[in-house]
Amino acid sequence: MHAKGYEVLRNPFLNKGTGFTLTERKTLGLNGTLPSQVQTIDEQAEQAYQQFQSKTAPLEKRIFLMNLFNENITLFYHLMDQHVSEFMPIVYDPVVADSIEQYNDIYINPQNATFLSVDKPEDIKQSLINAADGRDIKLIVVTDAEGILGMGDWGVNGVDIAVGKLMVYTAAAGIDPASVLPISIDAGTNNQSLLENERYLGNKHARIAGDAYLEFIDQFVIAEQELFPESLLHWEDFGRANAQVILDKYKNKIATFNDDIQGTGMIVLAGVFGALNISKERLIDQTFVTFGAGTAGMGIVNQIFTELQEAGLSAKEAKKHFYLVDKQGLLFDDMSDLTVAQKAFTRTRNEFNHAEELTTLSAVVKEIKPTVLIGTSTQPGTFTEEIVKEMATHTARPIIFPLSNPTKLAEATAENLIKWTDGKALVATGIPAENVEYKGVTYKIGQGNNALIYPGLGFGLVASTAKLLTQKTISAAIHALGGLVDSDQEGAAVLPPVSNLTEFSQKIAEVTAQSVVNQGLNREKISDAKQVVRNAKWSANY
Ligand SMILES: NC(=O)c1ccc[n+]([C@@H]2O[C@H](COP(=O)([O-])OP(=O)(O)OC[C@H]3O[C@@H](n4cnc5c(N)ncnc54)[C@H](O)[C@@H]3O)[C@@H](O)[C@H]2O)c1
Ligand SMILES: O=C(O)C[C@H](O)C(=O)O
Ligand SMILES: [Mn+2]
Repeated sequence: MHAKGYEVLRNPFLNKGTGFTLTERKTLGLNGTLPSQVQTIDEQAEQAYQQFQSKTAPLEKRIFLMNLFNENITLFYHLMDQHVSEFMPIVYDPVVADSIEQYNDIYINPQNATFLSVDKPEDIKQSLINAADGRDIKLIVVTDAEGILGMGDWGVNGVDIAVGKLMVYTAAAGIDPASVLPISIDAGTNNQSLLENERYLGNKHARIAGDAYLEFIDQFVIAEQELFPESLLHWEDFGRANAQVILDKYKNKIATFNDDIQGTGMIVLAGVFGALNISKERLIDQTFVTFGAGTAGMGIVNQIFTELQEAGLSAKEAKKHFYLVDKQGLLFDDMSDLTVAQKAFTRTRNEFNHAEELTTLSAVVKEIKPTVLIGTSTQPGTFTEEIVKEMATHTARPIIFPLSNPTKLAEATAENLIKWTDGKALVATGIPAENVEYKGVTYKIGQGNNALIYPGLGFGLVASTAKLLTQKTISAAIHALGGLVDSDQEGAAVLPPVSNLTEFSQKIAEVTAQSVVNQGLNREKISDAKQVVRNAKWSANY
C-alpha cells in the first residue's frame, strides 16, 4: 500500500509540499491539507533561499537547511545544487563541527540515521531494518566518532559527520538519497565533558575497547552485509588505533573503504599532482615531511609511496622520500610507541649527525629540506613563519598542505603561506579558503579535503555494483582528478574548485566504474560503465 495523506507530507523522501500537483493531491488524499496554489520546485527553492539568506550565524544557516532536509529532501538537494560552494561549508566541514559540539543542545531530529549501541549487540539487525524502513540501501557512512575531524571523541554527537558526508555524496555525485544510511556506533565516550553533561544523548560510560569492541564491529558488518548485500561501507572518523585495523580486516572481503585513510591519501596525491603540473616537476624528485603521522597522515604516505613505485622506484627507494614527524619529533625505528603503519616508514638515527635534536618540526625541516610539507597533526599554527620561510629558501615552489580540520585546528592559513613565501607556495587547505590577493596576483586555493574525491569514488563503486575496491581503482580515480587543473594561469589552484564539484565527481565516478568493470569486479553484468553511472544518477526534481 502506498502512503497517503499526512503520511506523505511527513515523509521527507516523498514530500513535495506545495509542489504536489492537483492530480497528485487528489490521488494521494492531500486535498485540503495544503494551500491552493501549486508551486514549482524553483519557486519553492527561491523562497527557501531567501529565508536561508536572512540567517546570519553559520549554525543558524545550518539548522535552517537541516530542517528543510527533514521536511523535503528533494527540495533541499535542488537548492544545494544551485548553491553548492555556499552550502558545502554549512552542511559539512567546518560548520558541522559546531553542530557536533552542540548536538545535545540543538537536537531536534534523528535525520534518518541508525543508532547502534555497543551495549545491545542483539539489536543491531533490527535497528538497521527499522532505520532503513524498507529502502534499498546501497551506501552506508558509519562513524564511532572517536576521532571526529581533529576534535577527538564526540560520542553519539558524531552522527552528524555521517549525515554530512552523505549529503555531500548526493550533492556532488548524485547518489539517490533514499539509498543511503548514516550510522552512529555508540561505543561509549571518553570525553569527560560529555559524560558530565546531563543532556548528553549517548551511552554514558567509557568507550568499550579491545576484543569486545572489535566483536561488535564484526557483528555489525555481518548484519549490514546480510541486509544490504550490494552496499558500499564507508568508515569515517574512527580512532587511530582502530581505523587501520578495521580497514585491513574487511578490505579484501567486501566493498568498503576508510575515508580518512584512503580518501585523504587520494585527495592529497591528486593535489600534489596538481601542484607538480604547475611547477613542472616530477613526483620522484620530491621529499615529503608529514607532520602528524596518524590515520590521515599514514594514508597519505602510503598512497604516495604506492604511486612512487608505480613510477618505477623500488619499495626501498620510495621509502627514502618520506620523513614522518609526530609528537615525538622525527620517527625513528628504535622508538617504542609507534603504530604499525608508522613502523614501515621510520628512519634510523645513524642517518644523521645529531639525530637527538630532531624532536621538532622546525629542526626536521632545517635538516631535511623538504619540498612537500603536509599537516594532519591537529595542532593549529604549527607551520610557523620561520619554518615556512626556511622551507622556501631550499625549494623553488614549496608544496604546503595544512589539512587539519576544522578551521581552528589548521596548521597555517593559505594567506600566510602565500605571503611568507612571496607567492611561491603551492597550497591546499582542509577547509575552504578565500582567494589570496598578493602583489597583483589572485591566488586560488584548492580545498585539500577528501570530499573532493570520495563522492565520485563511492558513487562509481555503487553504480558499477563493485565487489571490492582495489588499489588499481584508487589510482585511476586519483589520476582522473589530478589531471583537471588549469596550470597555466598565474595563481592557479592545485585542485579544481568546489563550484565544479558535480562535474568532476561525475568524471571520477565514470573512471571508477570503468576500472571496476575492467577488473571484472562488478556483481552485475555491465556493457557500458559510463552509461551505468549516468543512469544511476539521481536528480533533485519532482
Ligand atoms: N583535509 C582532509 O581531507 C582531512 C582528512 C582526514 C583528516 N584530516 C584532518 O587531519 C587531522 C588528523 O586526523 P587523523 O584522523 O589523522 O587523526 P589521528 O588522531 O589519527 O592523527 C593525528 C596525529 O597527529 C599526532 N599529533 C598530535 N599532536 C601532535 C604534535 N604536537 N606534533 C606532531 N604530531 C602530533 C598524533 O599523535 C596523531 O598521530 C584532523 O584535524 C583531521 O580533521 C583532514
Ligand atoms: O571531514 C572532513 O572535513 C575531512 C576529513 O574526513 C576529516 O576528518 O577532517
Ligand atoms: Mn574524517
